[in-house]
Amino acid sequence: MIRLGVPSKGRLMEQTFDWFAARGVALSRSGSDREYAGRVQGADGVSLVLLSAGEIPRELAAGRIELGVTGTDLVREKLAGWRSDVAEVAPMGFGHADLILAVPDCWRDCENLDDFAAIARDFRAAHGFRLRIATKYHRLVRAWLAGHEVADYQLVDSQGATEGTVANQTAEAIADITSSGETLRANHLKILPDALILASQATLFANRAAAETAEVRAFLSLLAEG
Ligand SMILES: Nc1ncnc2c1ncn2[C@@H]1O[C@H](COP(=O)(O)OP(=O)(O)OP(=O)(O)O)[C@@H](O)[C@H]1O
Ligand SMILES: O=P(O)(O)OC[C@H]1O[C@H](OP(=O)(O)OP(=O)(O)O)[C@H](O)[C@@H]1O
Repeated sequence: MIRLGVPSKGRLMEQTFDWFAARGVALSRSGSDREYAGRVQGADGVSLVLLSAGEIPRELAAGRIELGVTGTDLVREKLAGWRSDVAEVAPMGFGHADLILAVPDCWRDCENLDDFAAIARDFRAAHGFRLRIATKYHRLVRAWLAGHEVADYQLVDSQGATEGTVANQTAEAIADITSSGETLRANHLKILPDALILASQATLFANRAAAETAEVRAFLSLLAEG
């Protein structure tokens, strides 16, 4: 049996259902809206597992699901060695979101990453602590800033409403995903144009070992023909 992990709610779930339907496989939630059980029609030997998008990377890596749909951002953030754990089967063309670095609108002298690095360098001397960046993407942000030689900062964990941390004075800058940009604008933040950390989209992933099995290959060919 192939276990296919799909986000359990919202637009990501609906667009995933549409993507499979366009390839001849009907996924649906069974029971009530609150029951996390599902059905698969149009393919044999596949069961639907409804999961939080954030848990799908871990379940794929552990081999508890053979296939899973989630954002590339979540796979890269949650799995240190994601390339050895999972295979990227197909980008799905929705769930586009950019992981970016943003600072207050009113920082007129901060227009790019070089300005940001200079501000971060001076910040500690002026304030007695390192400039704080609020994010839930710790691994991706650390790696990207290290690669761009920005070192004078600290990460502050924020698991939601990250754009509010600057007004709340728990951070000076944020690193979060954005799609329409509305949340940033509403919170008086601006993107540093040369600080795109990752362009993410919803993607079909396979557990690395399972990707090579006849069962999974047959299902993926069925989708490709669909
Ligand atoms: N505003 C957005 N526009 C497009 N994609 C988004 C947006 N917000 C989040 N995403 C993408 O959707 C995926 C799921 O995001 P997130 O972790 O917020 O899901 P969630 O459903 O809130 O998770 P959970 O079930 O754990 O609460 C991520 O890959 C993310 O990049
Ligand atoms: O650019 P926009 O279109 O405004 O979208 C960006 C927002 O969407 C996500 O939040 P989500 O709704 O997933 O809630 P969260 O705060 O719990 O992450 C993200 O964290 C931003 O806050």
